[in-house]
Parts: sequence; structure tokens; C-alpha cells
Amino acid sequence: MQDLNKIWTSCVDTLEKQNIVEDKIMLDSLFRPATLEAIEDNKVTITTDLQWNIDPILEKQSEIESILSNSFSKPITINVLSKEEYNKKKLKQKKVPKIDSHLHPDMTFSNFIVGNSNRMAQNAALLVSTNPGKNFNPLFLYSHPGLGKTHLLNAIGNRAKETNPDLVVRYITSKDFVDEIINSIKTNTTDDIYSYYRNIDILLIDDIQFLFGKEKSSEMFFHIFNEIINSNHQIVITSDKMPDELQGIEERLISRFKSGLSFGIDPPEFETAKAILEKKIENLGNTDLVITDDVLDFMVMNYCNDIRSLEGQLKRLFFCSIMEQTNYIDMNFASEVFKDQKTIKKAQEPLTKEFILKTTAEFYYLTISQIISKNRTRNLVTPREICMYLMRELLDVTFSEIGVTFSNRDHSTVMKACKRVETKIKKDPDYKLAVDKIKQKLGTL
Ligand SMILES: Nc1ncnc2c1ncn2[C@@H]1O[C@H](COP(=O)(O)OP(=O)(O)OP(=O)(O)O)[C@@H](O)[C@H]1O
Repeated sequence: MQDLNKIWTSCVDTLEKQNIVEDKIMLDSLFRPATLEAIEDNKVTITTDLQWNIDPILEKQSEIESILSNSFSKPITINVLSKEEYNKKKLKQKKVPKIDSHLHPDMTFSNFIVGNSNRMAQNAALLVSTNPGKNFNPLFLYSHPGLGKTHLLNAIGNRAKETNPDLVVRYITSKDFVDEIINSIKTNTTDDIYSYYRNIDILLIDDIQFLFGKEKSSEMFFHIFNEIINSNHQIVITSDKMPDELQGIEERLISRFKSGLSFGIDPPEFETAKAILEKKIENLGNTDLVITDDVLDFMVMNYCNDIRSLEGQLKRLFFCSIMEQTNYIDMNFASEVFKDQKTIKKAQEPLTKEFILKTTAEFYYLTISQIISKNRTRNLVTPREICMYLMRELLDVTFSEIGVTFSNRDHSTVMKACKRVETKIKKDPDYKLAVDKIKQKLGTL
């Protein structure tokens, strides 16, 4: 254990000897009585009895830091406070139990690839991370699995801690939250849970849908949520559905989720998915590894609806390359690796209108009823038209027959829809990619 008093006395002696502080009275009345209270990592805290003694000490900050760096044999920065302020801080620290943030250090903004599919969500996350508890509270992010919600949640926490290390951040999945609540009920410590969450500046809660049907946990979460928002602390929530579609969660909670800002993340477009894949390859750290472009395109086409599975396939490819002791992965190699994968097997189901409807609906996370309905909302029109086009292209059916399937639309409507799809396929590579992917799922490509 270092004697901090001795270190400070020797520091003041050096200030005197080297004429860094020439005024002897100032040295004895102001520098010597200061106290070196603590050293934590590279930060030394110095206190003074009087507030106005702080500035003269700070005027010699760089010299003091250099002397102390010598004494501690590591680079030191100093923080000068009044005794009163220091004691207050200490008291607060005592009351606040040390909260582990549970953040994933590798999930940061710098390695999150941004494209049209996730731009709004990423922008909002960035804003919240640098300005927590202000305008976008709660921030609600939703998407299908594997599209980067957890990554963004952690990026918010990591950036916020970088910007202000004193912020208390906690990442938790709603499953773990429920476990904590159950445990607190068993051990009669629910009050501790409330005071624990009261001390959190940024609460990042992942996969809120798992609160479904957990009455007591939802009840406690409701109170914690209100307290966080009312104290201008930040809460960020992710879910596999948008707030309106969350089932089994109390209405009052859903209306609170809607009171902030919500953004969805869509499956990435071709270019974004490819950029993510390239980033993940870079992260493998093998600079000799060559994966040919057609393999990358193949992987993106097949797996970009879920980045987690794209990553999984890359790991599989990498593992096989190590086993085969090769750094060159071309389509021949990749086809062997992927040959038993579900996505590239031909569909077993017979090709019918129903199968096309079901496959397209699944691809767009819609129901068949939504696709065949009269509703002309934009997100329904594209899948509906693609469905009509595929029926026409892949089955021996007339425009009129297709029209009947789609809530009795007439044949000219179907004909125009099919024409539109044909034109868009030629003009828009992302659109073509989507149609090709559905065809692959149908086993026709
Ligand atoms: N835009 C992106 N840039 C870089 N990596 C990404 C991106 N989107 C997702 N990933 C990566 O994909 C993997 C899955 O992402 P993540 O766990 O964040 O998905 P999720 O939406 O939270 O899924 P779930 O709903 O299953 O929890 C992670 O390794 C993440 O780093």
C-alpha cells in the first residue's frame, strides 16, 4: 500500500525545489495542506479545505501530473476537488452499489454497418447515446431476429460510457429481468430491486416480448419504467415486434412505449449485407484468406434475412477452410460446405398458388390474409404484386384465376401488377434480389 501523504509531501517538495511554485507562503498555506486522497487507475484525487484553493493548484496541473507520474511510475491525471464535494461524492458512491453494465464491448457504433434498412434506428441510437434522457425517451427498436438490435443497444451503452464514464449503464435481457424479479420475490428483496434500478442512468432492455404474460414482472417493470422516465434517465427497449403488435403486454405499458420514438430495422439490402459480411471477414483476422466474390454474393443472397445466420455460415466456411488447410475459398469449395444447408435444398412442397402465397407471406413476415386482402398499404402492395407475378410465371394459370385468389380482383389489375414487377426486376437490383430469394425458397431457382 502506497503512503499517499508521503507522496504528496514529496511532490510539494519538488514543486519547491524546482521553483515551480516560487511563493513560499502560497506553497505552505495552500499546497502543503492539500490532501492526496485516492488513486484509482491513473486518476489521482486531491482535495483542499477551501474551494478557492482549487484554481491555484490547477494552474500547476501539468507539472504536478508529471511529478506524480514519476512517483507512481505510470501516467497520472489529477482531479482537484474541495473536501466537501469529495465527501459528498464518496457518500453517494457508498449508497450506490457498484452496478456492472453487462455490456458487450465488441458491439460498438464503429463496427455497425449502416444502410437504408437500419439508418434511422442507428441515427436515433447515436443521438440517445450522446444525449441520454433528453428527447427520445423511451427509444424503442424492433425487428425480426438477428438484424442488429442487441448490437445497437450495446453500442449505445458503450458510447455513453465512453462519453461519460460516470454514467451508470445497465444492459439486461427481459428474460434476465424476469429472473431477477422472481428471485427478489423469493428472497423478499423487491425493494432492493427498485432502488437498484433507481440508480441507473441508462437502462437497455433487450427482447421485451419475453415479459409476455409475466404479471408481477410487468407490474414491477411498469413502475421502474415510470421512475426512469420521470427522473429523465434514459430507457431503450428492443423487441421482435413494433409496440402496437406486442401481445400479452399490458396496454398501459404499450402506450408508454409509444410515447417515445420507435424505429424498425429491416433486413439489409444487398450492398449493406455484403458490407457486413466483409466486415465480419475482416474481424476473422486472417489477412491471407481469400473468399471469391461469387461466394460472398451467394451467402448474402441466401442468408441476409438474418445477420446472425450469415455470421454462422461464415464461421462454418472459415472452420472448413482451416480443416482443409486452405486460404482460398471459391464457389466449388463453398458449395461443398453448404451442400447440406436447408436454404439451398430444393423445396419439397408441390408448387401451388397456396405455396407461393405462404412462401411470399413468410418472406415478408406477413399473413396470407394480409397479402390477398383489398388493403392497399405500401408494405402489402409489393409482396402482393410479386406473388401475382410468381403465380403467373411459375404456374399455368390465367390472370383472371389469379385475380380470384386475390379478393376477386379483375384480370387487368393482375396483368398490370405483373408488368410492374417485370419492369422493377430489370431496374432495381434489390427488388430482383428479393424476387430471386423467394424463388429460391420455392425451389425454382
Ligand atoms: N449492421 C450491422 N453491422 C454489423 N454487424 C451487425 C449488423 N447487424 C447485425 N450485426 C451482427 O449480427 C449479429 C446478430 O445481431 P443482434 O444480436 O444485434 O441481433 P438482434 O436483432 O438483437 O437479434 P435477436 O432479436 O435474436 O436478439 C451480431 O453479431 C451483430 O454484431
